[in-house]
Amino acid sequence: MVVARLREVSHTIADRVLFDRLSLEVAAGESVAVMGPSGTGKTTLLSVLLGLVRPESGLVEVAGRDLSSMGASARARHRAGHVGMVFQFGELLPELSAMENVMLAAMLAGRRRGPSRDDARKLLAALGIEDVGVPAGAMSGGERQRVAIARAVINRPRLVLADEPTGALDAANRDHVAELLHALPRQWSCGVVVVTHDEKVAWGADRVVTFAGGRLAGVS
Ligand SMILES: Nc1ncnc2c1ncn2[C@@H]1O[C@H](COP(=O)(O)OP(=O)(O)OP(=O)(O)O)[C@@H](O)[C@H]1O
Repeated sequence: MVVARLREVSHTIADRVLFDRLSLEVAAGESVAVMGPSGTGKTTLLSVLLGLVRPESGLVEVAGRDLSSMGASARARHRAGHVGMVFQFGELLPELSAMENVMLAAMLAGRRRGPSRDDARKLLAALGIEDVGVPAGAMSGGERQRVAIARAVINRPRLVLADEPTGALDAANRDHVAELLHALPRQWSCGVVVVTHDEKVAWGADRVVTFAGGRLAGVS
């Protein structure tokens, strides 16, 4: 089952052709690493999949819905329910605990507090976060990224996106976080797209694609 489909997507930013009939399909159960030089459009690609950037032309389908046919609030609801996102620095709310950060994502997706709390606790424990009451701001970079992964999957998304998720970590934490991300498709039957400059992170993915002339080409 395809969970994200970009077909013939073209987009120009500030007179620069960023995407030129770019196509990509991501299936449930696979992780895809996106690589390419700085400024080629990797983060913009994630913004398109999030429904935050509307490309000039082409089809963008996420979790079975054509994003171009949806208004902003419908896209936001769809995103909250079906897409999880992991950023470079965790981007958690620092005053909130690990548990509260994860719960917030569940509440924003309209889920009930009780069952979400149980889910969040199990998920955090599985990711090695036992003390769920610690404020995110007091956690290490590696711990924050593991909480960010829990937050990204709490609503059982079809698609998880990660933008340089290991860019701020040391080698041991990088390897651990990359392993956890690449394991998500098997655990949750979702698709994962990881933007990374780090070949070691990319190698763990099922597939690597790289930007070339506004399109994505497979790397073997
Ligand atoms: N809102 C915007 N307004 C103007 N230019 C933008 C905007 N968003 C992105 N760009 C430009 O589009 C290009 C692609 O940006 P993007 O962040 O997607 O690249 P990237 O491949 O993720 O780069 P990096 O690897 O450095 O993070 C860059 O030249 C950037 O300056």
